[in-house]
Amino acid sequence: MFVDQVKIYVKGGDGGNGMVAFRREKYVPKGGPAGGDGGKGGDVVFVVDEGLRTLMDFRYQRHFKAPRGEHGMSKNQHGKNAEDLIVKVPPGTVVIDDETKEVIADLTEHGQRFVVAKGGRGGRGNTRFATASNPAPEIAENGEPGQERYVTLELKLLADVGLVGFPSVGKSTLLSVVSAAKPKIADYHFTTIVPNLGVVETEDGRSFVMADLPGLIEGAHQGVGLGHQFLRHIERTRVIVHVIDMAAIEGRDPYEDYVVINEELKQYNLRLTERPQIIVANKMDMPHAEEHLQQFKQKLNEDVPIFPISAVTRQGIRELLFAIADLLETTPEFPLYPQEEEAIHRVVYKLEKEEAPFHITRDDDGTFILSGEKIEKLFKMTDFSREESVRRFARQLRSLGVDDALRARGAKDGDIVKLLNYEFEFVD
Ligand SMILES: Nc1nc2c(ncn2[C@@H]2O[C@H](COP(=O)(O)OP(=O)(O)OP(=O)(O)O)[C@@H](O)[C@H]2O)c(=O)[nH]1
Ligand SMILES: [Mg+2]
Repeated sequence: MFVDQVKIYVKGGDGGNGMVAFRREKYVPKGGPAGGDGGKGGDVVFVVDEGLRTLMDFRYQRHFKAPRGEHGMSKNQHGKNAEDLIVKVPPGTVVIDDETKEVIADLTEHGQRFVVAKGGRGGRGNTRFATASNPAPEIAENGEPGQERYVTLELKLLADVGLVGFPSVGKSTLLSVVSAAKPKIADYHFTTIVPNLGVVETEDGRSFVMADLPGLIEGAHQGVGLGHQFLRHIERTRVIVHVIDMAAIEGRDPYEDYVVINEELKQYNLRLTERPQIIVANKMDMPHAEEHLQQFKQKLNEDVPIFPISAVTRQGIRELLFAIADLLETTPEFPLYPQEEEAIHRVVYKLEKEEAPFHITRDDDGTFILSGEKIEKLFKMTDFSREESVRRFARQLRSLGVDDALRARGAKDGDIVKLLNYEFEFVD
């Protein structure tokens, strides 16, 4: 089975906890603080490996958790940072944040790296909390939780050339005679249900990758038929080969076919129309094909090269392949979607800058529910077994404005406030 889209869960390692410890040396009866910081949690990192061709491996493993940092130790020893978790992906993998649906990475080059989930920083040990007024603090932070998220990986085939057209016009037949690929061929619609790739070599030694796509029909861009889920595969091709059944075996008008398919491509993504096209007039071995071709040429008032061929008798194939190779040489790579690149910046910006401080909602029984990334993180980094840590947490909430906000929502002394799985009593 051809896997080209998969949803996975990634989590960076949590930071190690900071330590509360004091120096115990001979002749120093009450030593100063000596609790070390925790180590950083590992990142989950995608690395492009050109040896991979599919997302098949992700069928079996869908959870990726990087290890946590080591806890801080006494004598001011810093816990060890955890190793990153390296996950190999094939070239052409697009990473989409499952929540925002934004493209966060477009991985094409061998060796390219992308941190998909950051590990948390280590919690600070008590040494770091010492001040003139509190030289021996009994306070340490827990490690910062690692970032976690669901992402969808999409593999867009890295083909140079895409074959498009109505069903049964002969796309798979063409691919099968110009490459070693063995796509299924039959005289019913949608014989091809997943894209096939083939490496084509011209007689003068040039080569390129050609993708045979499932047939498109009118309305494909709106999700009618099989076509649209595969349209995204041609977003990366540099040249589009538009295959037309010139024998008009099914009674359609070849020129109408041409117009309808182009309209589909345009509706799906305007930028597809920037790709140069080559028209393949197929099935020229059939009766009336020549006649249809002449009519087609008369109606066509664009400057698009037409190659009459027969995929079955192989007539015209050689010239077609030369023309495709020539066109590839003069066609630059298309910069991938400027709007998506912009989205990448937006998301990165969001991750770094924008942590909603908190939200307050109410349960049916009147309990106040506190939530929000920032406040939950502070909570997880608090060591509730130490009174000083708890007091610090209370101060942090106050400075974030949580107390005021609760009061404004009508909270009174003794009301229950919930955060994650814990309940607190509101004290005014
Ligand atoms: N006479 C003739 N028949 C052809 C030619 N090319 C393809 N065919 C026939 O047309 C039918 C459809 O061919 P396919 O290659 O499966 O068509 P397709 O465009 O891949 O179709 P879908 O995968 O359904 O979109 C088959 O019966 C082929 O044998 C040709 O040049 N001449
Ligand atoms: Mg086919």
